[in-house]
Amino acid sequence: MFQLYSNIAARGVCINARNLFSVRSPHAENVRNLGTCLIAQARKGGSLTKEKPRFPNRREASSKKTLPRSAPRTLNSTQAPNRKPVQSAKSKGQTTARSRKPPSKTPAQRPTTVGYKLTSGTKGAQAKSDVKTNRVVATSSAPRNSYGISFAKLAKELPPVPIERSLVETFNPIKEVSSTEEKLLESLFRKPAIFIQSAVKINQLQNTELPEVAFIGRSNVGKSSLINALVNRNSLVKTSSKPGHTKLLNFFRVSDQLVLTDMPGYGHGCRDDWRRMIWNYFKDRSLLRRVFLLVNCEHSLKGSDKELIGVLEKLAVPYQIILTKQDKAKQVEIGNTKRQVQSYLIKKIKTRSCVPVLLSVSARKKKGINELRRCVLEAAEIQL
Ligand SMILES: Nc1nc2c(ncn2[C@@H]2O[C@H](COP(=O)(O)OP(=O)(O)OP(=O)(O)O)[C@@H](O)[C@H]2O)c(=O)[nH]1
Ligand SMILES: [Mg+2]
Repeated sequence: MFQLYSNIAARGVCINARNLFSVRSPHAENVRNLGTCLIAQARKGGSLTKEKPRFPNRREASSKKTLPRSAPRTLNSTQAPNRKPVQSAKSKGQTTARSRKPPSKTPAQRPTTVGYKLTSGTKGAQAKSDVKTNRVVATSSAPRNSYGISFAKLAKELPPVPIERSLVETFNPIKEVSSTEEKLLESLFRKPAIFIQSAVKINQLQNTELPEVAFIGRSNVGKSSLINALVNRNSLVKTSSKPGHTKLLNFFRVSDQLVLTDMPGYGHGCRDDWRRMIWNYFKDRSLLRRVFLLVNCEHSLKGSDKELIGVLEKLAVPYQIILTKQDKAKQVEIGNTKRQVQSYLIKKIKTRSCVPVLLSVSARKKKGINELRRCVLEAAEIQL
């Protein structure tokens, strides 16, 4: 009977140990040692708890290339996490193994073996292209926030671009759209708007030779809905109540005169490769005339919006802030957000690149759309 139990135990341990081997976790080396020890114990038929498994000591561990600490070192400089070197426990005055543990991260942030593989071997977003439709379909295999590249970090890669424009001192009042202007604007934007392409990389972009304006903002702020409202269509651009729906750069041609770019959102759930794609587009796209930075009326400027403003200022890309979803906010709330945004831009960052007209719009109720159309045409230098 004892023999039977020990055989069953040995098999169970073998299977579990084999499963453990297949896990390519950062602690695979330790797990492998533990597994080998358990199998040996089980095969002998002895107690599984008698002999302690031997873990490599710190010196051995650091000399082994399979251990996690050496893994980030294999990344190239642009993908490196830019983490601070790990402080030794001694210098911190802590000696226990537990104290050396890095702070716990959310599952999305935790580096996985997939994360290592992708970041060390693949650049840019993961995507496959559909030849027939010219659409690029994003795949979800890339890790989220693999190493937390922020716009601020990307901005450090580049020396500041000299900006000749003078400091913005005050924001301009919004001019009413006259009825004749309204008709002209509506007729121009009613002409067929068509999807041109989706892209991940700047070198995949077609040279349309048309002026381009881009729409960016945090996930779910209403970028895609606003493009639909501008071109008077309901489903030219796909929208969703789930944040992170737009994953690629999507280009739409309007009345053969200009191109609108729908961009992926940043903020919560934004992936590093998206940030790099956004950054590269702003840095290298010469057809880009203005970036419309969308901010939710109710939330005002968040940290990630401020980071992006820093990037646009540094790259000297003209941008204009648009407050969205005005139908959801009270007038007082909209007024407060406007004041906060204006004072941040004028006093705090002393903007030069910001176009000093602060619109609030509602894609759902079609409010402020003609004013925005006028700004788009002005940016593209198109006369009515
Ligand atoms: N109340 C209201 N809801 C809006 C408005 N604009 C968009 N929405 C809603 O907000 C949600 C997100 O809209 P999207 O246009 O997909 O937002 P997005 O910024 O493109 O989002 P991502 O592509 O995920 O970054 C959808 O459920 C829209 O219906 C608006 O003006 N008012
Ligand atoms: Mg979208």
